[in-house]
Amino acid sequence: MSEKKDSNWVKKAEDQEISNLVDKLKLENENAAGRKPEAGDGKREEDQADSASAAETSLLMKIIRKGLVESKQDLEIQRKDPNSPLYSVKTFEALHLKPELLKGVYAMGFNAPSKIQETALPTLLADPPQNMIAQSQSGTGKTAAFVLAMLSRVDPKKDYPQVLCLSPTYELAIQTGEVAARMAQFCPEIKLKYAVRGEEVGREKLTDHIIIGTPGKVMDWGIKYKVFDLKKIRVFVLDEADVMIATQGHHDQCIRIHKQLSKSCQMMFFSATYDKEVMDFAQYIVPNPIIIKLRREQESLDNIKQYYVRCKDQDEKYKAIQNIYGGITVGQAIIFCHTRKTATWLSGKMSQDGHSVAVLSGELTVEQRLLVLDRFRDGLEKVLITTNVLSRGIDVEQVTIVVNFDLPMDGHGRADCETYLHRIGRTGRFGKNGIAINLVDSDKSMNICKAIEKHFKKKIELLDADNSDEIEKIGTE
Ligand SMILES: Nc1ncnc2c1ncn2[C@@H]1O[C@H](COP(=O)(O)OP(=O)(O)OP(=O)(O)O)[C@@H](O)[C@H]1O
Repeated sequence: MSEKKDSNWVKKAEDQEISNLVDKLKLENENAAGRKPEAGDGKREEDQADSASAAETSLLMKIIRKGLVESKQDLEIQRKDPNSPLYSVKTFEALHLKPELLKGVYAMGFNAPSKIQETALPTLLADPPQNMIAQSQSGTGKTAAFVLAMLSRVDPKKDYPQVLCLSPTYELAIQTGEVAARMAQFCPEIKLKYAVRGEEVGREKLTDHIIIGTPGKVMDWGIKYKVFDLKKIRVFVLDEADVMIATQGHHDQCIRIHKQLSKSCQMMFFSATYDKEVMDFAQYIVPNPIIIKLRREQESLDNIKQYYVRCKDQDEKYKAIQNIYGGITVGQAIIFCHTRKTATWLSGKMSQDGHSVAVLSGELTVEQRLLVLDRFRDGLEKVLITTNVLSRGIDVEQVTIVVNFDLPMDGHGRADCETYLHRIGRTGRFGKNGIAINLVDSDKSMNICKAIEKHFKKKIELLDADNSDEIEKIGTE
């Protein structure tokens, strides 16, 4: 996995992409200029709406240069493989989206819908609206699926909140809002409001169409201050639905909000994981849902190679990280620790060794957390050391390695398989290759590793971190 090889390849894909797009835009502009739409000629009207101005062209070019479409060729190959979660046969056009939204989707560099988008969207957009509980692996495009559905359901002529999306963390709410803003870049009339810590409201009723927030703040605004009417919400999205249902605090707040919704409100629950009780409960509170569910062995992704390294103690774990860094080119890495104390210790050691490291843990303020994340996204730090706060949903596509410095455990010291899957899913985004490395330093952590392996029915290979040949091999596989 050499950075150089990657960047050459990206460059080639980029050049091809730019030239294809330019050809397409030229053709569209010529077509649009050469004829007037005739009444009733819906297709031509659509062509016109789709044709891009010079400013739009430059915007699209910028997006492409930023590398958002860098792995298209690879993705196209994967899409032809019916076993890939990205397999898709339909087009975004086939979803009959509003032309402005379709334009937004293409401007984001999305060529074709992923499997979850292709399967979920026709149902989510259909009339009468249907409820859905959906599961799809990490990084397969769930956010884009529900955001497209949210945007499609907004009626901008009505100036009150109609769509509500709940996320478990501040960072995730902001990330979802940013996806919505980019997708709706050609729909300036749609207004979005974040209901997260730091955002305040007055006494006036909100006039925004979409609210994306964390449960506590949404409860304050919707139930305590009544600045919007939960009864008027037409679409309710629960992102990371399993953790929202299973975690005590979130559960109570989500249920209180959910209870206020009208009977006709469309409900969309999304996550990469649902254990049985959570799925049962979800089905209990969502009336007549369409359910998209994965089999256990489908839950973990083949494009993320999983390894474990046997270590004696914390110092040996650190040595393993050093050896991995010495042996392969790491794009960006996320390292998960059980406690803030370990995270701080590890960050000190890595900084001393010259790595650019950031720590993100619950003790930071939300603004500080967002800043750390933004810097990491911009590549200013190559390593992000964190606790479970960041295990879910965060999308940084250049992360090539996830290290579990400590394996995830539940409150009883047992393997936390759901958290494991979400953590390793921070790499291998949308079909890219990723590596997950588990550092095992006791019989207890070995048992956790084995339990995870058994749960997902997917091999976690032993890696000898002292053997440079072995390490080099994982980087090229
Ligand atoms: N149709 C598409 N074509 C190309 N890229 C896409 C498409 N849909 C989504 N993506 C990209 O794939 C990446 C992962 O998508 P997203 O964050 O929606 O995954 P997710 O399933 O919500 O993951 P998680 O379970 O970790 O929350 C994002 O960078 C997104 O921009």
